[in-house]
Amino acid sequence: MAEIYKNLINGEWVGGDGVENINPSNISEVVGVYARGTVEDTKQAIAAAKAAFPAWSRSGILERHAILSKTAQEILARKAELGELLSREEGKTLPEGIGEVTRAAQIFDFFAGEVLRLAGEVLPSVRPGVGVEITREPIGVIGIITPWNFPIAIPAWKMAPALAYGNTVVIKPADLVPGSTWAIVDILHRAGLPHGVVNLVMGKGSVVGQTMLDSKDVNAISFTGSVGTGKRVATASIEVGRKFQLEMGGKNPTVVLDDADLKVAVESVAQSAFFSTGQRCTASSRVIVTEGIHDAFVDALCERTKNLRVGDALAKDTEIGPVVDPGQLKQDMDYIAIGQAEGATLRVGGNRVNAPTEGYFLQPTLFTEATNQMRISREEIFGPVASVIRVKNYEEALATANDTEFGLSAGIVTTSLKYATHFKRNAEAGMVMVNVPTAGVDFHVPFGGRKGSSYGPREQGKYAAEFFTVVKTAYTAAG
Ligand SMILES: NC(=O)C1=CN([C@@H]2O[C@H](COP(=O)(O)OP(=O)(O)OC[C@H]3O[C@@H](n4cnc5c(N)ncnc54)[C@H](OP(=O)(O)O)[C@@H]3O)[C@@H](O)[C@H]2O)C=CC1
Ligand SMILES: O=C(O)CCC(=O)C(=O)O
Repeated sequence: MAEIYKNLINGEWVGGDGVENINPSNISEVVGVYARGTVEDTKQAIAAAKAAFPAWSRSGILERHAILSKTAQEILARKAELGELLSREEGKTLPEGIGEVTRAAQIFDFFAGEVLRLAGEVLPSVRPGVGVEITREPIGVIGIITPWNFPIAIPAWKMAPALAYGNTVVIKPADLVPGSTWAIVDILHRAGLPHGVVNLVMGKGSVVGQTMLDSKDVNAISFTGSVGTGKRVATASIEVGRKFQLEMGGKNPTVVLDDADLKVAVESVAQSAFFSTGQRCTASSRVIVTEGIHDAFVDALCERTKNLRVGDALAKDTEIGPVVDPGQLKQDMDYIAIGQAEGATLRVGGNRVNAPTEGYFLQPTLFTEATNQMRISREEIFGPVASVIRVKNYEEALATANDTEFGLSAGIVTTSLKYATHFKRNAEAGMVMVNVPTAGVDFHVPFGGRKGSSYGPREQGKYAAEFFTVVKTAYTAAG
């Protein structure tokens, strides 16, 4: 019987039955067997986090700094091993996996620093002799629910600020990819976190996640995933009056203008649309191209797309790894069929790829002559599928880019300062990219979107304090 990676509840590794974590590049390979938490496990984890909160919230900043810093160092030192684990469980290429692990280390390092930069404000009151202090305090127990597509970076960018600001945590990673989160929780535990400060409950959203949503003792929930589950988190949280933060889908546009550098445009779109197998909420799946450059751009992008090497995530020359699982593969294939039925032209891809091992490999797929009204232009596909929409000029491009219910990231490729500046001001998105891909963000600056993509304060960088703390205003009469 294989070793079972257990749940961490109140500082103890617990759990009996496990579920196999399967490699999407080779479905006969089991990455590991991970415990599946129950309702009771989740309740115990929440109770442990609640009990640990008073002491942790008052712990010294040097203790918190040291634990987060030690965690960052170990993650970085093990980036090759953890990157391989990530690529085996999720299907990102090895450089992408190692890059994501490095990002997780940088995030812990950043928030180790933030612990030492905690500050408030002191103001005079309108009443003479009275002083006003404004401070930030931790909230309590934070429930963290994460998706499968960034198995280490997203847990890191939610856990690190939660802990830095003095909260305790119950984390539930996606059932599909528990391994990377297990690894960082193990590192945090060994770095010296007191019992109960971080609790890991792996398992199903409908069981573990739902128990977190239903609990009055979870004081805030930070969620990334689908729009449907995000709405559940919102409804349940309003019911119990808790704070919540949602990062959900995207339908991110990249505008390519006549004056664009063709090479920059092709590389930027290929990366945004297809790298990480298109499984990023920041991926660009709508490419909006003005008439003058349209044909040359499409020809060059088709060439680049055809030549992308799809294969085993760990193989040296692979550029695009497999789709994460059969459910996501079906969703991608269904949208490819929908695009064809809607009348878009399938220029590249559209089929599964045969490989030496059995995995969920899909050709990067490009539609042209799409319209912004088609379902492939309106709904998040979450795979290596993009479509090109032809427009007359910049004004039509901007209007098309903004004509979506989402608003996470938006890109433009242009050499015009005038259009770049106008786009930065007028794109209805939380993040705007000029001559760089829409996906692949920095770890030290705010992350988040507008409209249907996000709800609540931004994640990451010092802006994370907005969600993970609560503001207190104290008045003191000098006496
Ligand atoms: N914005 C983003 O970064 C992401 C967007 N998506 C979008 O969502 C689609 C579906 O992906 P999927 O993984 O199913 O997304 P989900 O929203 O279902 O999953 C995200 C997380 O929520 C959990 N969850 C599911 N149901 C509940 C519930 N009732 N209560 C609490 N937590 C719950 C999941 O658990 P479980 O382990 O059971 O899945 C997982 O941990 C994708 O095709 C894509 O379009 C997906 C991932 C990331
Ligand atoms: O593009 C990135 O770097 C981050 C994307 C992301 O967070 C997501 O897809 O959920």
